[in-house]
Amino acid sequence: MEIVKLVAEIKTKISKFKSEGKTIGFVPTMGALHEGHLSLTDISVQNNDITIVSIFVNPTQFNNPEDLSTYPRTIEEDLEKLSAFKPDLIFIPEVKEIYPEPDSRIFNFGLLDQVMEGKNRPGHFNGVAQVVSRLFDIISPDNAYFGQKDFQQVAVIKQMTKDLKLSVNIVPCPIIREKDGLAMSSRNVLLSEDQRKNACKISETLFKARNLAAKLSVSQLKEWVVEEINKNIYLSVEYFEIVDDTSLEVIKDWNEPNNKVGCITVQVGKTRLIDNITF
Ligand SMILES: Nc1ncnc2c1ncn2[C@@H]1O[C@H](COP(=O)(O)OP(=O)(O)OP(=O)(O)O)[C@@H](O)[C@H]1O
Ligand SMILES: CC(C)(CO)[C@@H](O)C(=O)[O-]
Ligand code: BAL
Repeated sequence: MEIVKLVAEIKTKISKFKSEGKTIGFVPTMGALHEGHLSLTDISVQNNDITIVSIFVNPTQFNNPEDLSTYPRTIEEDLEKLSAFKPDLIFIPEVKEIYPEPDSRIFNFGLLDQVMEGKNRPGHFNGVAQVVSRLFDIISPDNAYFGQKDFQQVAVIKQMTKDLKLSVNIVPCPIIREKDGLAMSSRNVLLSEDQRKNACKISETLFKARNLAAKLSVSQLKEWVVEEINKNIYLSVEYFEIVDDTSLEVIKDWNEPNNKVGCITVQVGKTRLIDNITF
């Protein structure tokens, strides 16, 4: 496992791998690694000749400066955790390596960027698309691995890949959860002990909602989820939407023939947590 900080250096290494006909798997992260990130790394290592993990806290995707300044950074522990999975290269660039000039590109993702996280974090997905397209350009991966926890992000990145006619295969990977059901997230370490204890109510409610779907209409179920979570004094629902898993159009009736996913964001003190469940 080798650490690379410079774009020019990683490009040289990648050219060599490509000339040897090796397949490249890529796992982009913002660090503060947990078992969710490690599962993506593991899947990449199993399915590619070479695995590259990037650790880069991308400033352009943070719409809230306090969120950027408090984002956890644990690089030594991250490297220790990664070493057990034997990825080949860890790419840890400085901001000026990725953005030698400011990126002024504006992507148009239509509805994909106008609902849920897109609506509540203006500019967030544009920043994600800026950094992921730059990383794809540097790394030219055959396969890139993304967690389903960030469900909307996967939809946006698939669309970006299509729009830019990139040949990378986007591989969505299952949500890894803590023992009590809470979706793993780098931001979980920002929770107080009480907030952490109560945060499992989010996934608990989503799992119950899946069972209630046969008995309640879509709008009744949405109301139930919001009320149930908001009963807990530590939790405040920002939105809960049930959407088509590809177009992200809001579902009004269970009889609609699409694959449905319920996406939620909950404010826990100052920390926003996201989760989702398929119906
Ligand atoms: N619990 C999880 N299970 C599976 N994949 C995950 C999980 N958490 C994060 N990932 C994935 O890891 C990749 C890197 O995510 P990132 O570094 O933003 O971590 P994060 O835990 O999602 O952070 P945060 O939730 O604080 O934004 C993304 O593709 C993300 O979807
Ligand atoms: C894909 C990503 C690494 C881009 O900064 C980030 O949005 C994330 O960690 O999900
Ligand atoms: N995991 C998505 C990155 C972010 O919250 O900015």
